Amino acid sequence: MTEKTSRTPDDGIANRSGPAAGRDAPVILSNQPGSFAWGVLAKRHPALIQQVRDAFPYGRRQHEALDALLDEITRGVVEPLAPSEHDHAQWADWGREYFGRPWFDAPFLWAESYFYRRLLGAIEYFGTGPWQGIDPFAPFKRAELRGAAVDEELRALDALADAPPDERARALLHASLWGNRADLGFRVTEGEAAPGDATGGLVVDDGAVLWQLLPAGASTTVAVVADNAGRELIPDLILIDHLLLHRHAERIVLHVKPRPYFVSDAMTADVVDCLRRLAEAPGEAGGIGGRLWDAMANGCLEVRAHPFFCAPLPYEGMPEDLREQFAAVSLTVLKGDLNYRRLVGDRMWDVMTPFADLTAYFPGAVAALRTLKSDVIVGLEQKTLDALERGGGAWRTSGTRALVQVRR
Ligand SMILES: O=P(O)(O)OC[C@H]1O[C@](O)(CO)[C@@H](O)[C@@H]1O
Repeated sequence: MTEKTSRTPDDGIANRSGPAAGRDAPVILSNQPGSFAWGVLAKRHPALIQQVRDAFPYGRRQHEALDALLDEITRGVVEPLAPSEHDHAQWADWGREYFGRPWFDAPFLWAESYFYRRLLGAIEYFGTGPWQGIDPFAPFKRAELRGAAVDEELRALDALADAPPDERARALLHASLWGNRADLGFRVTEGEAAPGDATGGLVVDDGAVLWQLLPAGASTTVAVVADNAGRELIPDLILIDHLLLHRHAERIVLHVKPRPYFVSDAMTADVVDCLRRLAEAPGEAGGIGGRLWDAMANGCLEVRAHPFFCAPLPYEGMPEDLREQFAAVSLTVLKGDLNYRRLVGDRMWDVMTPFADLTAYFPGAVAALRTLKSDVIVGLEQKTLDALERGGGAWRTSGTRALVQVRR
């Protein structure tokens, strides 16, 4: 089976955003039935509305708002936020070109981001009433964190405790990388991603360059831009502990989302839940949890939640204060598929476009750890591409392949 990807001729939207804007790479829209992006808007978002509706005893007003949102995203055109909303002006600016047009004609990245904003609005997350700040995805995140799979993953750490540091480092990097498959949004319609071969599934492996950028004993700060909570954040935190313990970094800044986003994206509350889960575990995991808890207290681990992490924009458009934060660290590690799309630009790039070219704008060295769950991919070698195409299947989107890409 060959994947159907969503392309668009340059219709005036295509070349206005993203790294290397102006190059001949169309922005991904969702208007080609059968494409991955179309499936997310046409099937995944409606299914998600149903899941959230079923998970909470919402009142009539919220049910009506969810009905209206469902109708709008499937049959209607993109409506702006009400003028009374706190971020009305911000979204009026970001959405100026898309309001009044079908959702499927807006850039895929923008449409997804705005969908999550509207979903939060419908369940009164931003209101002043009793539902203010109630994370609609919390039940799913909590169930995952409590699950037996996490117990098993934590127990496996005991076997790694006495491994040589290099071997342990590599195993923990891969656990963090493949942890990205555990993405609750991805599972709304896809089910559990087929198990990838946790080594052979790598389509690019710049792991050696990553470790060169993190020599033991360096008194540097590393930024980690988190993606999903639960089964992804746990191995991220374990990797962070390893970096601190073996002095690959003196300090880690962990960037999370300021509000619920893309179902399972991590917020501060999720970091707390994961730290507690680790700290309460027996064996090696408990030790790691205890060290991380202390690291929070002594400033070696700091959590930040910049609003830009929920913006519908590529990282090239990041605000100056965030740019300064990334410029001040020795390496920024970006986790996950959405961060990758924002890093290189959500476009149908020629897959052999160099990663370094598209990330040249980024303030400092940057590493992407990502399983492939959308059409965007760059930096492939011809022979890898040939092998992937020969293998058939939805290799771009199935979550069975992964990459580690680094730009010094
Ligand atoms: O959690 P991740 O790795 O950022 O993946 C989120 C991905 O989910 C989707 O929203 C739908 O699969 C992708 O478009 C997006 O890139």
